[in-house]
Amino acid sequence: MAEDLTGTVAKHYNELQETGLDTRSQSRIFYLRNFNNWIKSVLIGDTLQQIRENKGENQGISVLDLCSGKGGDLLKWKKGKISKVVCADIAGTSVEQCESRYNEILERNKRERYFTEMFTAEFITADCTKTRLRAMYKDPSMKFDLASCQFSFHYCFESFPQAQTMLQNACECLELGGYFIGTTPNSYEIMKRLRESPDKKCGNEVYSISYDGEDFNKPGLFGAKYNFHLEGVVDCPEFLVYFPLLEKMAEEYGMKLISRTPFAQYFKENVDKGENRSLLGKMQALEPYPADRDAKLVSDLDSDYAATSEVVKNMHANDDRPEEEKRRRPQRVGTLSKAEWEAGTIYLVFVFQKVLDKQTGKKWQTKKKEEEEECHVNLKRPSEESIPQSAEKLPKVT
Ligand SMILES: C[S@@+](CC[C@H](N)C(=O)[O-])C[C@H]1O[C@@H](n2cnc3c(N)ncnc32)[C@H](O)[C@@H]1O
Repeated sequence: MAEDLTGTVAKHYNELQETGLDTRSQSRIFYLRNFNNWIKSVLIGDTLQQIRENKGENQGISVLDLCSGKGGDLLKWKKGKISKVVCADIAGTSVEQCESRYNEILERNKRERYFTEMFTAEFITADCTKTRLRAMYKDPSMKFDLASCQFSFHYCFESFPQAQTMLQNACECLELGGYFIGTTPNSYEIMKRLRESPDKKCGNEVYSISYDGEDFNKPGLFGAKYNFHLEGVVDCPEFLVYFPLLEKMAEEYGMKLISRTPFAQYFKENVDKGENRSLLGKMQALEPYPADRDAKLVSDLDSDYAATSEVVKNMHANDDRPEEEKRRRPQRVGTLSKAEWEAGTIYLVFVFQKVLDKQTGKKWQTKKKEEEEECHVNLKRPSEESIPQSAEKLPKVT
């Protein structure tokens, strides 16, 4: 029988030290972590907006944060003005830290000048791949508008029953029209990189992946194990998620795949929407390059910034501002080092929507569709042409 790795994963995350706001000098992946956080912020913000459009502005929104860890997304839930969150994770220490963080946010919120209504929260320590969470909610009949599983879904592909339980947890309590979103490694990208290497290993100075499953040429649908190391954050066995299979399994819960987007593409598609670009700056999700005004462009010295350096050199060559102005305010760009970009682009974003309630057989219809249909009916009304155009022409009621 295959060894059970959930204990190893829980131990790893329980032992992971809390780090404060570190800088590039302390963490080689400072900007990558912020970049990943930006992707989550955009995904969560967009989905909450979509839910509001579907439900109506003033309706409460309930969220299930699966594998919530230490509560890295609590502030996103606050910003998204949700009304309730249930956080569940296998690592007890992380769940405790998540609850403390929630209480701190609650206290800080009370002291804020512009007090905003805070969401309520429930915290559950459980293996989401083996335990039915519904039985652990304070109200087992509760419904969610959104289930979110960030950087964690791949752990459930250890075995079929585990993937099934995780999907059941994500989907069974979703409202019709509700969403299941997440970020997870892109198994196609991982296999592509591994196949390009002679020793089934890939990586650079910030991440490494080595295949540890049984048949490299034909990895199993479940339990296709690889070891993933990301500088100071992750050092765990993980499992390839074969997406067509996930899509099929999700159908069993009435879910439809809306999108599956690699991080690089997601970034390109979203960076210029709404406030996303300014959010990049606020979250320090990209590294300013060159680092300071007097720094030399480093293309010859550091291959990690070679591509960016070329872009900046071209910008400088075409910069026709006065010399003094150029010196005072040199053009810079935001970038990620090549090593961080390679690590970040392993991941993808997925969005599923519940389009069918399996119990009642009811199908999801968007509001827009209903409005279109209403409009269609209106146009067809036979009395339409005879509706008077102004009050004077209204027929007298006798
Ligand atoms: C990379 S962290 C992501 C945490 C959080 N979602 C975030 O984005 O900040 C992965 C999390 O998955 C949790 N996890 C792994 N396997 C799990 C399982 N079987 N059940 C519940 N949580 C699990 C870990 O304990 C850890 O907190």
